[in-house]
Amino acid sequence: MQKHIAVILGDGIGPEVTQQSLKVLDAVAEKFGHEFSYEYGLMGADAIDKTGNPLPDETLEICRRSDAILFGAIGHPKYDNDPTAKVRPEQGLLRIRKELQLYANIRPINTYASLHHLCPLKPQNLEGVDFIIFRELTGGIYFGNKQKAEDGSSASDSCTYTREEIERIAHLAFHFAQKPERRKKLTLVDKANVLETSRLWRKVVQDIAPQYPDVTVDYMFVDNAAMQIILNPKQFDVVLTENMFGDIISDEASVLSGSLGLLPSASVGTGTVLFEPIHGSYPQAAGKDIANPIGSILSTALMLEYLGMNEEAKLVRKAVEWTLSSKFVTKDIDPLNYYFTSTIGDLISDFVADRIPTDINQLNIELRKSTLI
Ligand SMILES: NC(=O)c1ccc[n+]([C@@H]2O[C@H](COP(=O)([O-])OP(=O)(O)OC[C@H]3O[C@@H](n4cnc5c(N)ncnc54)[C@H](O)[C@@H]3O)[C@@H](O)[C@H]2O)c1
Ligand SMILES: CC(C)[C@H](C(=O)O)[C@@H](O)C(=O)O
Ligand SMILES: [Mg+2]
Repeated sequence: MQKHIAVILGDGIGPEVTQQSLKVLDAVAEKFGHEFSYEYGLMGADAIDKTGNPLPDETLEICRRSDAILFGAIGHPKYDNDPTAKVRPEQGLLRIRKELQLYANIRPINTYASLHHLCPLKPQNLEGVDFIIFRELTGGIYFGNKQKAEDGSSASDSCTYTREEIERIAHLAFHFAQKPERRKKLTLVDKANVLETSRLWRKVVQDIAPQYPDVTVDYMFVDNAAMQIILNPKQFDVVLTENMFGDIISDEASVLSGSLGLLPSASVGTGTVLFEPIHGSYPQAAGKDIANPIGSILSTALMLEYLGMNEEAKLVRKAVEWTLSSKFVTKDIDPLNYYFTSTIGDLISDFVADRIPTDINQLNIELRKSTLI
């Protein structure tokens, strides 16, 4: 198969983690006889520095003519620490989501036996945790009217949802809950005891639920959900929620996996689909070759599935699991004995391309040791 991929490296650790995904894609191409071509687009602080615009039109054009989009991360401390900045890297990310109508961000939450010790929860509460968050991505408070008093004495962000915006992602989540491998349970996370928009979410979900009689629907207030994710994460199967709640509870849920650097996502809508790790640009690690590339690599596995390459995706996931269980891990997983980002990318792509020697002691890789955490 031939596929054309738009690549947006972005800022901070975005480029270094995405480079590992590209190595993995090249290994997949080698092993399965595919051809991937890449076209690079600018976004975020990098794009502001080079063009003055956090999302140049050219990037959108590149994305629209691609089969899929692979994105790293955006964000830079010089904007984070300047609340008065008018142009910000995050505007690029929000605009690409809106322009490409990427209305659902799908974030799977898995745990790995070899990483249970990283989570403050007891291992028995982590075994079998497997849920998926459907986060609405183009509406809500992120995109509502924003105002600031001229004298700086007050500000407001408004939260709006239309029935249609809720329906389209709710149908996606219900369909997903019906899949044979799912447990046919959908939990709507909202704040319907306070917010009018949340009451609309409940009403819409109640209205369409009868179309999915095999799916049990459960409603949970977001404050309780934040607690239940830690208390009893196994209860969740498919979680449906609005934009900001989904952003927050998915970072929280990454604690169950062991690191924010492990979590992938797919942003889907009406056109080209975008694949992105859920983490940000982690500026403290930029250029140090220490960030975990697995969130990006597992996003690439989701992309392969979306492109109809299921066997390929399965092999990438197997390679990831092999590195984790063999203790080939980055600093976030083991601060004392760790490997570089680029080494993990090499190992995962070598595994995919059958280049790992039977005796792993023959691997010529550098283990970093640190006495400092
Ligand atoms: N999708 C995106 O591009 C995206 C997402 C979140 C934040 N951001 C931006 O990123 C910048 C930094 O934000 P932040 O510090 O709140 O969030 P962040 O996700 O960049 O980092 C938070 C913490 O998570 C850990 N972490 C994140 N990614 C990791 C990885 N790959 N490997 C190992 N550890 C990892 C680190 O401990 C880090 O300090 C900001 O400018 C923010 O706006 C962008
Ligand atoms: C950077 C920011 C705009 C973004 C969001 O809040 O959606 C990020 O946190 C994410 O999860 O992709
Ligand atoms: Mg986020």
